[in-house]
Amino acid sequence: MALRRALSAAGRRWAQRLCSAAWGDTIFAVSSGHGRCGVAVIRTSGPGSGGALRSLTGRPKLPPPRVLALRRIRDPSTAETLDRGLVVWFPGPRSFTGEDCAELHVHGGPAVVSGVLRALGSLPGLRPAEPGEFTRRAFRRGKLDLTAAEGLGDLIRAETEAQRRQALRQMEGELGRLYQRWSETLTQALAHLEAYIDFSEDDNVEEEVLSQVDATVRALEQEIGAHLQDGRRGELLRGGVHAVIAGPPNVGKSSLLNLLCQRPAAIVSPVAGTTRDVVEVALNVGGYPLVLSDTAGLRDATDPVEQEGVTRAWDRVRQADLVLAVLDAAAVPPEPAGLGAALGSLLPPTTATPCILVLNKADLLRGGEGTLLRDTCAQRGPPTALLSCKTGEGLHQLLALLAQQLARLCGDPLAGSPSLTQSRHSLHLGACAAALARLLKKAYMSCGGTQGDRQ
Ligand SMILES: Nc1nc2c(ncn2[C@@H]2O[C@H](COP(=O)(O)OP(=O)(O)OP(=O)(O)O)[C@@H](O)[C@H]2O)c(=O)[nH]1
Ligand SMILES: [K+]
Ligand SMILES: [Mg+2]
Repeated sequence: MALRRALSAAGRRWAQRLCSAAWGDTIFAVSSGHGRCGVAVIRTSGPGSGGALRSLTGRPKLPPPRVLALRRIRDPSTAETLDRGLVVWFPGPRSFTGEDCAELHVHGGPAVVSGVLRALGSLPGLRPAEPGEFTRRAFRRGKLDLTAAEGLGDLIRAETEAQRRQALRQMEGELGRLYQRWSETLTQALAHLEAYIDFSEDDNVEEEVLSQVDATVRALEQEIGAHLQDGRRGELLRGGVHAVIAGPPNVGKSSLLNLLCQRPAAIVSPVAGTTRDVVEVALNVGGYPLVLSDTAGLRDATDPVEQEGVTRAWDRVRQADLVLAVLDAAAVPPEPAGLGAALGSLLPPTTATPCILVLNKADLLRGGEGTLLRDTCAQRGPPTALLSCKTGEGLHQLLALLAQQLARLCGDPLAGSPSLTQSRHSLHLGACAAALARLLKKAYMSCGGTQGDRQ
């Protein structure tokens, strides 16, 4: 009898081992982030999850699936109680990773968390998860496609509302579904083409098939082209719009950076040429992410250190998604020629980068002078804000202009078809569009046309 029991226990252990060899080991990690907190969530995924939950709760029976249960959580080797918390059992495949999963919601003190992690690590077949391993397992089991996994990563990193909206949309599979539809359209076109090649002589497949394939591919090429030409809005929203504050020395560029981020991030002084290094801050303007850089005043500097600062400032202007061009309102000549010269010296003539003109030090102007100047500038140049960094006057108008520009650059993440958010997407879609263009060109040539005839 004892022998039979021992054999069956050994059999169970072997079965367990074979199982874990086939399905991989069981991983665990703190999912709620690190540091002291009220509640920490520790997750496991893999075939050993049920056993781990039994060992740590000291109960042979698992709680009903997907229902929170209050349990004493013990160290299985010493039976010492580590905490009292909530546990959840998610049997696969109805879990995040598709595998058996368990969650332990414990008090978030470092000693409790490390005690539970140590207890889990002492169980055979369990090991700490590598970064991103839960999501990788969900991907491998078909619970998420790659775009959804990227969306999940973006959602965790999202710092503004617009970023959250875009990430959520991608995580819920909208981008994946769009690409899936394209992939199916192409597979179908390929099947029709191959059927034509293989069977057209038997008269089973008609000539029209070819023109149908041509129309499908042409439409798809156009759709992908339009999707690619979205002004990088998805990528801008994901990574933040890079705006640079540029202008002549001493006009109040660093004062503007400090006013916008509400802290003395950059040194302000009456000495022209104070800023040399680029000072960067991340901001949330109207729900859109903005990475704002303060730069050295643009002038022909003689000091080599300042020269380097000016070179860096120009580099930033060339790379920027948006330029905040700052001028001293009291020093701008109001007549068109003078204004044109002031703006022309500030921005490279070829730049197509969106720009906002900031007329600073408005407090130094008299009466209606400022408004008149702003309106004249706005008529001739980019959108213009009249501001005093000293008094804060005009800040609301500048923020509204900024939010407008950001909304234009990033678009509404909920409107229209989902945006591509990574250079990986544009790279592969670009290759796909080029291949479709080659196919159309070849098809056309073989029909006796020339490339010039294709519109
Ligand atoms: N009256 C007035 N003075 C201002 C205003 N904004 C900035 N200043 C002053 O202008 C001077 C230059 O300000 P900064 O912010 O250092 O100017 P900057 O453009 O960064 O200067 P550089 O880094 O040297 O190119 C400082 O003395 C500020 O206090 C303003 O709105 N009104
Ligand atoms: K200065
Ligand atoms: Mg400065």
